[in-house]
Formats: sequence, structure tokens, C-alpha cells
Amino acid sequence: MAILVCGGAGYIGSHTVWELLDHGEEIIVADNLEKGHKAALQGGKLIKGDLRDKEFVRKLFRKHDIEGVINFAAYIEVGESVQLPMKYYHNNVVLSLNILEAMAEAHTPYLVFSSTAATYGAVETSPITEDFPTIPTNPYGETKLTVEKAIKWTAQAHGLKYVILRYFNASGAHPSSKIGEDHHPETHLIPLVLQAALGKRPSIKIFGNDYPTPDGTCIRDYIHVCDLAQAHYLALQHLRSGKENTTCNLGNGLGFSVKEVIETAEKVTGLKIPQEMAPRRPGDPPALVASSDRAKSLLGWKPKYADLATIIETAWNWHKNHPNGYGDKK
Ligand SMILES: NC(=O)c1ccc[n+]([C@@H]2O[C@H](COP(=O)([O-])OP(=O)(O)OC[C@H]3O[C@@H](n4cnc5c(N)ncnc54)[C@H](O)[C@@H]3O)[C@@H](O)[C@H]2O)c1
Ligand SMILES: O=c1ccn([C@@H]2O[C@H](COP(=O)(O)OP(=O)(O)O[C@H]3O[C@H](CO)[C@@H](O)[C@H](O)[C@H]3O)[C@@H](O)[C@H]2O)c(=O)[nH]1
Repeated sequence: MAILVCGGAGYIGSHTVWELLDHGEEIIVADNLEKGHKAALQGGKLIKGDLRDKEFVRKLFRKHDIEGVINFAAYIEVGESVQLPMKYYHNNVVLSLNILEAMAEAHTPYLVFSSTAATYGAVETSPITEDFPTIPTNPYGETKLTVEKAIKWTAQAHGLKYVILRYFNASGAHPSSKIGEDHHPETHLIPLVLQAALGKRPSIKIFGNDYPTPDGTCIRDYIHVCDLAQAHYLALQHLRSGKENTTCNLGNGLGFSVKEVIETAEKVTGLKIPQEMAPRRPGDPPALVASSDRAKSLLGWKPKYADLATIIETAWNWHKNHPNGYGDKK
């Protein structure tokens, strides 16, 4: 039986596909390649199609023997979601409902869902545990929370078993440097900083220096993409062994400001990275730092690349070796 990886040609999906293939899993990837890359897949069967299309999704389950689903497919840009909320609802919510419906129809038991720290919103204390209030400050986080709720009700009605994983800031690249982060447009801090180091951008803009943080810039918890991939495999094993439905944060429990990320990148690359101040980006909460105790105790998750310099180094190796990403301009 196969694991269906929706959005598996994307950044986190492709690293997870690699991890699952290493464990001998049979993989089917469903992706419309709007944002993903065929070249990011080191194996598995790719079926190209749009998950907003209900018939496409139903056929996946009718034609293939699917044991479980990992759903990465979504639009992911916080800033864009503030400008174009309906784009985010139409994609992130609709495709997830199609998957849930098709799973219920096919009696597919297991779902691992990509959720986000953006479901919490502007928290007052940290580290954030899973029982913190969820009050998103942007439509992106709101769409993910909407899907989380749909999953919980579907589980209650149809016996679906699920693990919801709320990632903090995914970063880094596979240690082989064969796959890595290549978003178009790129909006994430670490790849933009490294593109500025490579001279592919004139500078890195710091979005706001008047936040209530020690240096005034936003604080985030950066987590290596291979550590996220490991958690997906463990989540699947958790469900296969009949354990309970759960929602787990995935982060390192350490917060770094935008300025600290740039300083660390300068040390890793040995290069001076040009920077300029810019206004705040709407929708950005000041600080998001995870408690991942639940993922550690319940799933047995142990991050291997917890050090920020190591995370940036793996990303740097990818960017140096692939200055144009996968070269397919999307
Ligand atoms: N990158 C992060 O820092 C981060 C943090 C928290 C949560 N997440 C979540 O993790 C998931 C993966 O993020 P990513 O960085 O790998 O993003 P990504 O854009 O690289 O991957 C998403 C993939 O989904 C595919 N996709 C999107 N809409 C689709 C549709 N309608 N039909 C078929 N395929 C579709 C895209 O083509 C792409 O390959 C997302 O759900 C995102 O919300 C990401
Ligand atoms: O050119 C830039 C880009 C980003 N930032 C700042 O850097 C921080 C990190 O930004 P970014 O890398 O875009 O990540 P987030 O906005 O924190 O969102 C990421 O992390 C979330 C979980 O925390 C996920 O849900 C999202 O999908 C993912 O994009 C934020 O404070 C940004 O304002 C800058 O100052 N300059």
C-alpha cells in the first residue's frame, strides 16, 4: 500500500518523500507543480493534477491502494495572504476538504497534516505549547486552523486517525545538497539572506525594527527541513501503531531575531551581507518560539540539526551548488 503525499514536490514535501523512501515506503506524489519541482523528487510516482479538482482527488483514491495521506499542499506566503485572502481559502481549504472527503469515501485511515505556528498569532509568552489560544494574525494561518478543525470533526464522524504538525520556520536543505529550498517568489528570510550573500539580490530588507523584542526585529524558531521530514515518518508510525490523534508543534525551542539570523549567516558564509531597514510586513507576529515536548515524548522525535549555524550551513551548501535553484523558474 502507498502513502499519498499531496504537495510532495514542494520544499518540505520533497525532503519528506526522501525520508519515506529511505524507510522503504511506497510513495505517490500528487502535485500540480505550480510551486513544486519535478527535479526535487528522488523517487516515488508523481501524478500531476490540481487538488482543488474534486474528481482528480477522488480518482487518486479509486485507482490506488492508499494507506495514508500526508498533506503539504497549500499556498504559504503570509504577506500575500493578507493581500489576497480568498486565494488562500480557495486553495488551502478547498483542496484539504477534497482530500478529507475522498479519504472518508475510500476509508483511508491515516492523515498527517502540515499546519503552522501561524495558527497561534501574536502570543504573549513563550515557549508556545499546543494548548495556547489560536488567534491567527493573517489569513494564511486562519486557513490552516480552518482545516485543522475540519480534520477533527471528520475524525469524529468517520473514524479518521490524524496527526497535525504545526511547524515553526522550516529552513535548511538536505545534507547531500541535492535538494533544497526553491520558492518563487522567495519570501523566506534565510534563502533571501543567502541570495544577498551570493550577490543575487542587492541586499536583505529587515521588515521592522520596532517590535517588542530585544533588538526590535522579529523572533522566530528555525527548524531544519530534515528534522521536519523525520517527524512525518514518526507521525505515520504513531498512527500505524494505533496511538491517539494529536497535534504537535515542531521547532527547536530557540528564538532568533532577524538581525541574529543575518549575523549567523555572515559567520557561516564568511561574507558581509548588505542589509537595509524596511517597514513592518503586515500580518507578522513579533515572536514565535515552540515547545516541542509533545512531539518528543509522543512521537519520539529527536531533531538532528538543531543549531542555527548548522541549519544555515546546509542551506548555504544548497544555494552555492544550485544558484538558480532547480532551474525551472517556479
Ligand atoms: N515553509 C515553512 O516555513 C512552513 C512552515 C509552517 C508550515 N508550512 C506548511 O508546510 C507545507 C509545505 O510548505 P513548503 O514550504 O514545502 O511549500 P511549497 O510551496 O514548496 O510546497 C507546496 C506544494 O504544494 C503544491 N500545491 C499547492 N497547491 C496545490 C494544488 N491546488 N494542487 C496540487 N498541488 C498543489 C505546490 O505545487 C508545491 O509543490 C504547506 O502546507 C505550508 O503551509 C510551511
Ligand atoms: O526579506 C525578509 C523576509 C522576512 N523577514 C522577516 O523574517 C521573519 C521570518 O519570515 P519568513 O521567513 O517569511 O517566515 P514567517 O513569516 O515567519 O513564516 C514562515 O513560518 C511560518 C511558521 O512560523 C509558516 O507558517 C510560514 O508558511 C512560513 O512562511 C519575519 O519576521 C519576517 O518579517 C525580513 O525581515 N525580511
